[in-house]
Amino acid sequence: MTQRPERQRLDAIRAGIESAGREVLTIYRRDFDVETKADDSPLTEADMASHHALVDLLKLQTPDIPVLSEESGEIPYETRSGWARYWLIDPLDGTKEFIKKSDEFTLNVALIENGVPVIGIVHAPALKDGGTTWWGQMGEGAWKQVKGEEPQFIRVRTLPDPEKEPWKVVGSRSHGAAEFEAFCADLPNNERVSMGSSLKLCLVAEGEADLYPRLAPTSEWDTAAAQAVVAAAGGEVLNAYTLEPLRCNRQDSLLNPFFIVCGQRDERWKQALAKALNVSF
Ligand SMILES: Nc1ncnc2c1ncn2[C@@H]1O[C@H](COP(=O)(O)O)[C@@H](OP(=O)(O)O)[C@H]1O
Ligand SMILES: [Mg+2]
Repeated sequence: MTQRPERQRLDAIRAGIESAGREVLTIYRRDFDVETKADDSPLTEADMASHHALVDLLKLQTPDIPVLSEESGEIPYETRSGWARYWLIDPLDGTKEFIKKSDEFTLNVALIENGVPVIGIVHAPALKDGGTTWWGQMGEGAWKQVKGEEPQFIRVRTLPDPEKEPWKVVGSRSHGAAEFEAFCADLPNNERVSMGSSLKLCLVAEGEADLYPRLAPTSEWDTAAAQAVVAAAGGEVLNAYTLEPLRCNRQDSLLNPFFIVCGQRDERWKQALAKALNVSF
């Protein structure tokens, strides 16, 4: 089996992702065409530029590790199921935010081992003049770096006493709003924040949010990189029906189940989730 890439190589991969982010930003700051994909979702030239840059980067740095990208076209489960280790990428997550120019879009690269995201890098090129990057590795920890500053070690926060401080719950700007509101209505005192893309998971990883319930569809590439960051920061990304951690590459479909991202499990949000989904734990 191939080796997990070492520290220096991971640093080079992170630098390469940030360089792909600069390409994306150049397109973001000028006019670009928007196409509609077969599944009705938008596609811009930035999605494809990032896809090519990231695939070339990973092929160069780790030629033996296969790469699966949102934009690479289907790779049959028959082939994928033989991969003990592979890169999973979403070249541009939050394409709708990119088109709306909200700055809340990300480049996402995850290393998956036997279905588990063990390394994740999430780069948001338009945030904070020059971009922000989050990364994490299982057993090592998680970091956030604003361009030009030192990396900061990040951890999830402990759920506060809602009598004293509201829970912070983060939701999508573009998907699943009604389900999100219904879930929040059943929680104790809480404050809601909207955010595009995988940045929602990064907010939980750095302790800026307590929960991210995703009661709407996503695919494995949308979540894998940020799931590795959340896990390395001490949190969890759980199947909303079973409370098992999300896993990748287990079947033909690459759709995720509905999920919840949390710093820690708590009976109070479990009750709200059970009611929202009409399940029992
Ligand atoms: N019906 C659907 N099926 C699968 N994924 C969906 C979907 N609707 C939205 N998504 C996913 O949700 C992501 C955006 O989430 P959010 O609204 O939280 O920013 C999209 O990422 P892309 O922008 O990479 O296409 C897309 O993959
Ligand atoms: Mg996506």
